[in-house]
Amino acid sequence: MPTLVLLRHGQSQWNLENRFTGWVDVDLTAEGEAQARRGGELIKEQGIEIDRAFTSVLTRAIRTCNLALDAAGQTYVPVTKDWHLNERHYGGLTGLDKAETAAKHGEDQVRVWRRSYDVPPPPLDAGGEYDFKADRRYAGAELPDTESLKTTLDRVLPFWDGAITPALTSGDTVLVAAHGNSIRAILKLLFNLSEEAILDVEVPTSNPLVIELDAGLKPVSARYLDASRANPVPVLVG
Ligand SMILES: O=C(O)[C@@H](CO)OP(=O)(O)O
Repeated sequence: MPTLVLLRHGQSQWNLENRFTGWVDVDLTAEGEAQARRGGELIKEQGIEIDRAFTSVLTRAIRTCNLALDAAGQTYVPVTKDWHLNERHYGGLTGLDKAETAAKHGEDQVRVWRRSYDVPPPPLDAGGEYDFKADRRYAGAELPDTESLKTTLDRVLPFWDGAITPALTSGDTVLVAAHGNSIRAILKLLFNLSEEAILDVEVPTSNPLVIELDAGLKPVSARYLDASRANPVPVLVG
């Protein structure tokens, strides 16, 4: 049975500082590293054998992937890194303090920017500190200057279809170590969630979400391995 393990990266420095992060390449905190190792230990305790891993090109997800595989005793697993699994691009909010932004624009507006399906934050100013166009990891890519969850899903989808689906279809157990919103995009797709339902889906840091799939890649079960930090798992619609 194809199995997908979704793993959000451990706590990052800007998770801790409560700043809009998106594509900024902040590292894990010591707590985030410990969370990543714990995620791997849980994978090991459950006897889950990963065949292929996929992660973004952002340090916090790559290191979470590596730390988790190490702790699971599966350092040798092949890992593919691709920017299509990056966090949602936070546009002009990138780097701002979330609480200060809520005080300035109101809690409701910030919730719309953070959790609505198709309302993107204001675009990033070109040429500023957080313009990633000159970053060689994105060479040749058509880069967004902001993303909603919908446009995040639009760019995750070709990678999902082109790289992850074939691995799952061949029966592999696949680890995807990614980000809160790239994982929410995958959950919306897999569980056929409505735009309203996805609003309330929060993915805890480094808590492996194990999803067993049928041959058509429809979820048949889903559970977080750390039950003490588990959020409600999505329920398949239709
Ligand atoms: O800042 C970010 O990039 C994301 C993930 O940490 O935050 P949120 O989606 O919770 O606003």
